Amino acid sequence: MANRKLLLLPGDGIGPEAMGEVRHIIAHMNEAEGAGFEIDEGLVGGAAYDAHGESISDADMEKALAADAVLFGAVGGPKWDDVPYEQRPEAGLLRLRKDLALFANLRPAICYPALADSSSLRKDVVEGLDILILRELTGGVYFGEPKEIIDLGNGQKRGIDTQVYDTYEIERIAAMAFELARTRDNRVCSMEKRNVMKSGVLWNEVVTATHKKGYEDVELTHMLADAGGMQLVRWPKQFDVIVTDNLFGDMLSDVAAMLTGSLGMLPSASLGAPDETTGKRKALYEPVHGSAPDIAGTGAANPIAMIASFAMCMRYSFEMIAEADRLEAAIAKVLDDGLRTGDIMSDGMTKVGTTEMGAAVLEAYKASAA
Ligand SMILES: NC(=O)C1=CN([C@@H]2O[C@H](COP(=O)(O)OP(=O)(O)OC[C@H]3O[C@@H](n4cnc5c(N)ncnc54)[C@H](O)[C@@H]3O)[C@@H](O)[C@H]2O)C=CC1
Ligand SMILES: CC(C)CC(=O)C(=O)O
Ligand SMILES: [Mg+2]
Repeated sequence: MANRKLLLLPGDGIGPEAMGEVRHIIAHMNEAEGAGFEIDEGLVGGAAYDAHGESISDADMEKALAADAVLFGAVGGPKWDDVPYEQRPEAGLLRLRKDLALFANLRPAICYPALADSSSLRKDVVEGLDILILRELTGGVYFGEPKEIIDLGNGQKRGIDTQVYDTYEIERIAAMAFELARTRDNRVCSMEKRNVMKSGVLWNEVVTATHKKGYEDVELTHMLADAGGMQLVRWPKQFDVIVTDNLFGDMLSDVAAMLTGSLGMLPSASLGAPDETTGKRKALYEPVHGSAPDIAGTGAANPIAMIASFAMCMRYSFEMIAEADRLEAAIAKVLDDGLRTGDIMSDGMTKVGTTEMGAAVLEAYKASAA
């Protein structure tokens, strides 16, 4: 079986706890199914800062560049509130995204039938929900220059971030949105704020122009991003694929997370462009949630977002479609069986911690072997 090079970057807070459950699944797949995952490990975020004084070392960046895929936990926490801004834990994740050129962040929001009651929204609003938020990940205000705080010398300071997009950045994310839509319900809604932002005007123009270059079979609509947030909560099932920029995508996907019951449920895949010779994409898979310092160390974290991120990894990086389907079905099965971590707990269900949830998913995965 081909070696599949995976780099694990567990990070901080609940990151290592959730990653622990994926490790068990990988070990089982290697032993019982000959999956051939070759695991390497690295440090990122606060853990890397504590070890090397930087949020990711050059050596670990090299490992990430050499891997077929990176599995990332979460970074950050109050312990590192006072470290220099350039070395804050989140900078390690931003460097990974930029240096691996992971321009496309796929954030599916699927409401498992068993969780339709866990959302803060009415059951009929979320039941059967299956939408995909495609977030541009290497441009926009997270990376634009200048990005600084300047002293105005009159007792005032000025904080500056720059929202900037070039045509090619919008074209490639729009093309990916249309291609992904073709594998789903064939509809794309593009969100920006062209009413107040020049980058929004360009975004709208380029998405429209890209649509005309061979994607006219896909339905395209446009929505202002603030109205999009409102519509996501009002009637999310109107959407299929939402394509949007880095900042709006970050916010809208956290909103979408709550439609599914909890941030602890949402996986993501971050993909680069296909390599010109091998066709392979650089890729990093991570839960949408952060390091959850409020529950870190208590064993209460929901590992499903991390496990589902590994399922996306098998699907997009290794073409292990059957295994990805089985792992996602195993998640649905344990939820159907009534197992719940605290974040998705409801009346009459069985409350479990991180390790019990992870073990139950693994058992359900094993039981589904042909
Ligand atoms: N990709 C990453 O590594 C991200 C890191 N962060 C960082 O994480 C730290 C905490 O940020 P927050 O704004 O609190 O966001 P967060 O996502 O860590 O937590 C928000 C809320 O959701 C809950 N939650 C999140 N994931 C959960 C899970 N798997 N199971 C159960 N409950 C879960 C938390 O307990 C908390 O109440 C900050 O330092 C932030 O910068 C935030 C978002 C993404
Ligand atoms: C750099 C991250 C902490 C930003 C974020 O919230 C995310 O990507 O979800
Ligand atoms: Mg976020």
